[in-house]
Amino acid sequence: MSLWVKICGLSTPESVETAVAAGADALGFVLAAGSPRTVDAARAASLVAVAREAGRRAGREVETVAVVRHQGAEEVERIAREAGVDAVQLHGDEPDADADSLRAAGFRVIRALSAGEYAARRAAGWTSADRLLLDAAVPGSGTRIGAEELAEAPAGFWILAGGLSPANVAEAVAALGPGGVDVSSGVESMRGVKDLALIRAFIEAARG
Ligand SMILES: O=C(O)c1ccccc1N[C@@H]1O[C@H](COP(=O)(O)O)[C@@H](O)[C@H]1O
Repeated sequence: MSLWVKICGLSTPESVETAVAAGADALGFVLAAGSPRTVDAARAASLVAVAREAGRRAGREVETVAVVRHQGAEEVERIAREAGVDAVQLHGDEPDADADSLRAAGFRVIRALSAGEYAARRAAGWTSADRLLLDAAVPGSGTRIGAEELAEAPAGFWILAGGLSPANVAEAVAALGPGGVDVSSGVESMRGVKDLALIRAFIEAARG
C-alpha cells in the first residue's frame, strides 16, 4: 500500500495546489495559536475550498486537517466547523473525552503524541480509536524522533512526524516503518514559508 503523506502548516493557495498536484493525501492547517504557520478559521476555510477543487481536478479526495493544541473540545469543534475540515489533529494535553466528542461530532481525529508520551501511555495500557501520530516533543520544531526514543513502534497504521525532509524521509520510513508521514519545517525555505519545490521533492522521496 502506498505511504500516506500529509503536508502540514499550509497557508497559501499555491502551496495547497502544489501539495495536491504532487499527490499529498492530507493537508494540515495550523489553527493553534503561536505558530509562524497559524491561520484563522476563515483563512483555513478558503484553503479547504482550494484543496477540494484541486482534489476534484485530480480525481481524488484530499483530507483536510485542523491542527490544534491546548484548546477545549467545544472550541475545536467550532473552529473545525468554520474551517470546514474533515479531521482534527490534537497536539496538546487533550483528554480522551475530547477526542471522543470530536469523533461523535463527525470529525476524524489524529492523536499526536511525543514518543515519550506514547511509551508512557502504552505502558499504562492506553489504546485509542484514532489515528496515532508520533512527533518530537516540540511540535513543528523540525526536530526528529530517534529510533532509540521509539523502543517499540505502534502496531497497525501510525504516522511519523518530526524533522522529516526530502533528504531523510525514505531512510526514516525504512527504519521505523510507519504507514504515513507528516512534514512541516522540512518543506520550508524559512520558518512558516513553504517551498513548492521541497513539497514536490518530499512527496516523491517519501513514496520513492
Ligand atoms: O507546525 C506547527 O507550527 C505546529 C504548531 C502546533 C502544533 C503542531 C504543529 N505542527 C506539527 O508538527 C509536526 C512536525 O512538524 P515538523 O515537520 O517537525 O516541523 C507535524 O505533525 C505538524 O502537523
